[in-house]
Amino acid sequence: MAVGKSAIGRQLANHRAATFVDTDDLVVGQHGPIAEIFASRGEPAFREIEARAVAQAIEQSLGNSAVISLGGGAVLDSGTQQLLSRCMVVYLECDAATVAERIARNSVRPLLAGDAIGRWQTLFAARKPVYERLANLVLDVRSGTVPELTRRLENALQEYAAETAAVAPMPAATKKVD
Ligand SMILES: Nc1ncnc2c1ncn2[C@@H]1O[C@H](COP(=O)(O)OP(=O)(O)O)[C@@H](O)[C@H]1O
Ligand SMILES: O=C(O)C1=C[C@@H](OP(=O)(O)O)[C@@H](O)[C@H](O)C1
Ligand SMILES: [Mg+2]
Repeated sequence: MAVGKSAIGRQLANHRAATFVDTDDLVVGQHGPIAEIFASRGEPAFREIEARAVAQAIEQSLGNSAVISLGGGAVLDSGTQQLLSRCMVVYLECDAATVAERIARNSVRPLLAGDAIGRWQTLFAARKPVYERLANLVLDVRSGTVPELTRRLENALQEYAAETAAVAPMPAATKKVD
C-alpha cells in the first residue's frame, strides 16, 4: 500500500499508449468505497469482490496492451496467483520509511486505520514472500519521483523483454532493478 502502484502504473500506461486499469477503481465503481465495503461486509467479502475485479481486468487485457494496478492484498488470493502466472508481474519494492508520510494522511485504506505504519509493516512482512515469488521484475521504488520511476520501469521492461527473447522459450528468472 502507498508504494506507487496506481501512480506509476497510470504513467506507464500513458507512456505506452496502453489501457490502464486500477482494480481498486473497478471495485469502487461496482460496489462503492472500499472503506464502506470493509465496514459493512468485512474483509473476506472485499477479497471476493477484488478477485473478481482482477479476473475481469486480466481477461479483458488478453490480446491488448494493458497495465493493471492491483491493490496490495490482491495477490493473496490463490485464483489471482494462477491468473498472474500468465502476466508480466512487476513488484514495486519499498519500505516503511518511504511510505510513512504518505500513509500518515491515509483516509481510504481501512487496513491502515489506527497505527498506520505498524500495520503497514506487519502486512508487508507477511506479504513480501508472495510478492517476491510472483514477480518477474522487481523495481526498487524507495527513491525517485513518479515520472523518474516510470522511466526506470519502462527501461527495465524493455531490457527484460530483450533478455527473455534471447533465451526463449525458457522464462527468465526474476530480475531485480536497484
Ligand atoms: N515515488 C513517489 N514519490 C512521491 N509520491 C509518490 C511516489 N509514489 C507514489 N506517490 C504518492 O503516494 C500516494 C500513494 O501512491 P499510490 O500510487 O496510490 O500507491 P499504491 O497504489 O501502491 O497504494 C499517492 O498520493 C502518490 O501520488
Ligand atoms: O493492501 C491491501 O490489502 C489493500 C490495498 C489497497 O490498495 P493499494 O495497495 O493500491 O493502496 C486497497 O486494495 C485496499 O485498501 C486493501
Ligand atoms: Mg493503488
